Amino acid sequence: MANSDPALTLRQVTHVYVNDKGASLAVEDLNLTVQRGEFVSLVGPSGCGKTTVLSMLAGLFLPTRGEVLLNNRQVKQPSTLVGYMLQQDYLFPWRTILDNAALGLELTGSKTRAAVEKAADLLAELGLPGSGARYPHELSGGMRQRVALARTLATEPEVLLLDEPFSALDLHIKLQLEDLVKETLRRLGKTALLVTHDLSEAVAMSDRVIVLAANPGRIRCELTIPDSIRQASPMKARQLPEFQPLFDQLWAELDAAEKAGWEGSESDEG
Ligand SMILES: Nc1ncnc2c1ncn2[C@@H]1O[C@H](COP(=O)(O)OP(=O)(O)OP(=O)(O)O)[C@@H](O)[C@H]1O
Repeated sequence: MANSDPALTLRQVTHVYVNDKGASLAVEDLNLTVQRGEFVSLVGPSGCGKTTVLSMLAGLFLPTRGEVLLNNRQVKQPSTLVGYMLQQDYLFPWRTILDNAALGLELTGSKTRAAVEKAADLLAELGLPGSGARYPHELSGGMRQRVALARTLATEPEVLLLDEPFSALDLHIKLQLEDLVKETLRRLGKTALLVTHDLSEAVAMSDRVIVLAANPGRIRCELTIPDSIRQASPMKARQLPEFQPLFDQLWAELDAAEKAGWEGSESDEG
């Protein structure tokens, strides 16, 4: 049955970047399945291929070898089924908040009156009621990221690719936004893949955390988050007794992944 298909699949994915300086093996033999409605985080040392993975899932380029699948179909180009949220909000300063939130609708040719009303409803649901006529410079960083989230959700993607969307925010705002994003994506039944350097964010938000190692990028291990943490808001999850041991385990894996990466790069040089 089509509905039981995984949302995302990486099957023996290898990617080599080729440019005028030569070829560089970014990721090798990655296998990953993300079920519909699942929230999965990718963590790993710098250069382990997190952005490369998101870019292939977004259809920006094809893997050199292997398959990248969305709903069991090969990803060959960007699709409205996939939404992207980045560290920077990329709001246009000359457009109102509502026009920014409706930008994706405009670009995909689906800016109907009903769709724009839905974008306004989304802004209200995300804590920005009545702000549609304001401009980005009138909003705080956290509010601007809420607009970016509304813009991403307005086109009704099935899958959200979240590339460090909270990393530029102050801690307090970041925690509030983590709560909002986890609750909203769960309520809407979205599938999410989050790239983050913040291990506590990965544990607090995810159903599973995948640890990558570098040189070349590969999957080192995966951590399944227990129900008690999954069902709590990220802020409350951090206070549960089972949180710290998971954080410590992830820290140790990342430490080992970094050391393994150094060994990989030394053997490349040798
Ligand atoms: N356009 C490119 N051309 C050549 N090599 C690239 C290119 N983009 C990335 N790489 C290389 O591919 C590897 C994976 O890079 P990628 O940006 O995916 O890692 P990352 O895990 O997202 O890193 P970071 O955490 O620092 O953002 C790195 O070795 C990087 O130098």
